[in-house]
Amino acid sequence: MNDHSSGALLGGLVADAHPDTGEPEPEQVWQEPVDRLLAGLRTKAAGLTTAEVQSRLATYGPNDAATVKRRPLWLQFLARFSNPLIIILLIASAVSAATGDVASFVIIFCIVMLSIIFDFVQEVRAQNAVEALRQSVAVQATVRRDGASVSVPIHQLVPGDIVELIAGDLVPADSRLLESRDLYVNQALLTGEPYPAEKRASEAASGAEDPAGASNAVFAGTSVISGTATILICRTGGRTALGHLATSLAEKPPATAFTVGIRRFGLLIMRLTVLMVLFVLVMNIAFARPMLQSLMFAVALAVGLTPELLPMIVTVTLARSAMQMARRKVIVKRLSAIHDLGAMNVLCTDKTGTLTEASIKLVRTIDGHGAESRHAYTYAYVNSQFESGMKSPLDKAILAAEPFDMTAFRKIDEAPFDFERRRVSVLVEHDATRRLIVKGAPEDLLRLSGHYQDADGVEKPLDTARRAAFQTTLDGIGAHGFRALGIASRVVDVSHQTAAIADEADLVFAGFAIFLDPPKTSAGATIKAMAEAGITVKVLTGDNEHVSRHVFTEIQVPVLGVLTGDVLEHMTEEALIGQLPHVNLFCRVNPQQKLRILLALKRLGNVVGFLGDGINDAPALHAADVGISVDGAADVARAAADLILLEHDLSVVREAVVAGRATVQNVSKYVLMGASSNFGNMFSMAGATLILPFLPMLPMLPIQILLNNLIYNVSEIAIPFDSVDPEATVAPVKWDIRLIERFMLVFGPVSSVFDFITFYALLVFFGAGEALFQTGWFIESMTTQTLVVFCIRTRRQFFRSMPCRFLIATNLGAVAFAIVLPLVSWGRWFGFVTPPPLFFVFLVGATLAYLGLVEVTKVIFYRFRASR
Ligand SMILES: Nc1ncnc2c1ncn2[C@@H]1O[C@H](COP(=O)(O)OP(=O)(O)OP(=O)(O)O)[C@@H](O)[C@H]1O
Ligand SMILES: [Mg+2]
Repeated sequence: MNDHSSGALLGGLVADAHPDTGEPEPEQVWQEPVDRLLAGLRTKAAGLTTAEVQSRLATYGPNDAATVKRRPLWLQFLARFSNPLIIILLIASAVSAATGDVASFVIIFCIVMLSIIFDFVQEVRAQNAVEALRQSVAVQATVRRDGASVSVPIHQLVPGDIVELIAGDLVPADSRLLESRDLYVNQALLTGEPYPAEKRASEAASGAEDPAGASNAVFAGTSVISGTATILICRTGGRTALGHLATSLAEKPPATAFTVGIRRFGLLIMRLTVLMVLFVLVMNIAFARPMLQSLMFAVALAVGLTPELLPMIVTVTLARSAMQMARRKVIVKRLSAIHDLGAMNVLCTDKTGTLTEASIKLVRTIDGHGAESRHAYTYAYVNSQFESGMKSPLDKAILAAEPFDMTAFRKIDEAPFDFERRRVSVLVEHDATRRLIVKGAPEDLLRLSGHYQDADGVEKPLDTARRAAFQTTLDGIGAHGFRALGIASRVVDVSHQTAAIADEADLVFAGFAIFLDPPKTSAGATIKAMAEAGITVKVLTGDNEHVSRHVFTEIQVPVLGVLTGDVLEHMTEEALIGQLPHVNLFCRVNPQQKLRILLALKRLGNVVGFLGDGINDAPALHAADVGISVDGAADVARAAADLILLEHDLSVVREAVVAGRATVQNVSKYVLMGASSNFGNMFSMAGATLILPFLPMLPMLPIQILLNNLIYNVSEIAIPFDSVDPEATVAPVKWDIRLIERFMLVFGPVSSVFDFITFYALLVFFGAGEALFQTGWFIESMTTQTLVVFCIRTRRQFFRSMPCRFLIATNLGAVAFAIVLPLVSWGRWFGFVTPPPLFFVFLVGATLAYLGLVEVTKVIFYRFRASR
């Protein structure tokens, strides 16, 4: 048999059997002829079938450059056993089982498993819930599958998919252009270049060395500024050019102050624990206690002292908060953004849709003198209709105003809109003449015009007097609260094929299109409410000063200071930073300037939020501490944001801020609890160890310590659900490690004092032997450790702030359990004995005294802090 011919015959089948050979090399994306690329990826213009997509997804994985793949659940579960404390504990208990004490092995094993499972389940559930929310706002792409155009989340795209792009879309993966029309993309993420780059479908690109230079290909992480395209997806996920960047730059969002604070706190406690445990171990050995028992004791102690629940509490609290926000129409994409939201003290926002209703209407089209102009309307309509960019609300308003027959007009080319020029030109042919029609920021069009057309279409020179008159007309429009676009045109030679930006000169001014964008009456009240909540609102708009000022007047917010893009352009960084506190309105700012203002605000030490929905807002959204966008926004804006509002309104942001602050406060409660009780316990253990030579026993058995820890943890799972005092959310909440350290140094010893009193009482009054001593301390430490949450959770007197019922239940439950266990028969398994009745009288007295002392200390502590 001839191997050669059968191989050729079976070529297709063989290729199918090895689906992973299809993805082209990076340079092939732009160098290979289209037919070869299509063949190599075994796809066609009609796209892939669902079955092909499934098998490719399995081969190439999801199209997700940045996110780290989540490990399978069972691995995540096993990872929890890598904790050295757990390992030592399990080994130590196994050794003790080997020496005959099987009961304690079983009990320790159960306790360890219980707390691991419990922690694991909580965290996985929280993560899943948050992931579902994120998916609900995932960016979608229009892709050809099974011969039809469907919308799928971009992480489900595979090499070989055929995708359609329009302005405002993100380029989902490294792709070759199959068709394109007036396509301009922003490649800033790859090249740092803020200006749009033109791309065109063509056969092999001439000599392009790198992705950014390839004019016939588009790359993940870039976005479409204007035009449309059909693309062939070639390389996805981590194998895109961006994917390489992302892995080297570690796309992970920078740690927030809060995350850093939590980590530092965890480390602090860990260090103290290690010291403590070593000390106890050495002491025990020095006093010639049995090795194994001493080791078990030390390890159990370490487990008890570690705030091992911290990560789970943080995740669960944030996830719960994200679910709550989702019910109030705010989707959280990045969980840690909730901290930033709680700490945010400056919010930058755009104007349209936030301060105005965003239901823009075209009111009139007039010439420079203010007379109704049919010409101007015709030009505006033709321009809006032919413009291939993302139709702005202004375009929509023009097209919705009055139907217009366009059959006589033919589009030749376009110089697309961008936010630096603020205008768009289309080159059209009509009655055998070619004309460039320009529409954009009116003051710029006036500047670019040398002639004007009156309402009858007669052309006249635009002299200085006329220019001034037209400017007065424009100012009048703005002062009455109307927005305006300028319209101008220029006749070009019939051989003229392309519309270039350089052609936008020596224009004939046709007039103004006047729009009404009614202010949102509620916006003023919300801005005031924000100010009362410690958040300064600043407006950053691409619109002009007249219009913006009018909106401020209408919503009754004072303009404190104005800065325009032109002025800003010539300002030094220092001058800008000096001005910032006095300015709350920035006009005619382009995307780069929005970003610059935002970074300057951050440099001043502010935690800055940015709310915006346009392509022009994306850079600032990305750089903000909290990027906020809305559901209908451009894909680039939604992708750059941390939060997505399902309802475009400032008041929604305000509610989310309060929720964010409450969340941070609840995490703080857990940390403060840990700071006081963990530190207190360390103190007590150290003390107990010091008096150990006189004690014929361990202060608590290892099993008892573990049990104590487990019950205590269970009592704390309700903290994420707790209510927060209203006064705790009136101002931005910042993470304050100094407060925590002080808290620890004050409240730790307070709790130890009562431990020592208990030791004394047990030894002297009750003449306790080993079992009674351990039982007594177990009960006392459980009771004080849990109940103190009611003092620590509020800065008010504890009875003036109502905890959530769940928290009351878990804490009282924990206390009841600790008291009942020694009374029932299976308490013996843990080495407990029934204490004498008088002990409970002592317990009640000591607990009340302890809580009272904590309350008094708390009042003094916060008063002292406030007075500084
Ligand atoms: N479709 C369009 N055609 C021509 N010019 C336009 C178009 N859209 C916007 N412009 C010009 O660009 C300027 C800036 O755009 P826009 O007002 O959308 O910026 P922005 O910063 O998003 O404003 P806002 O804060 O109101 O959202 C406009 O004021 C207008 O002069
Ligand atoms: Mg906008």
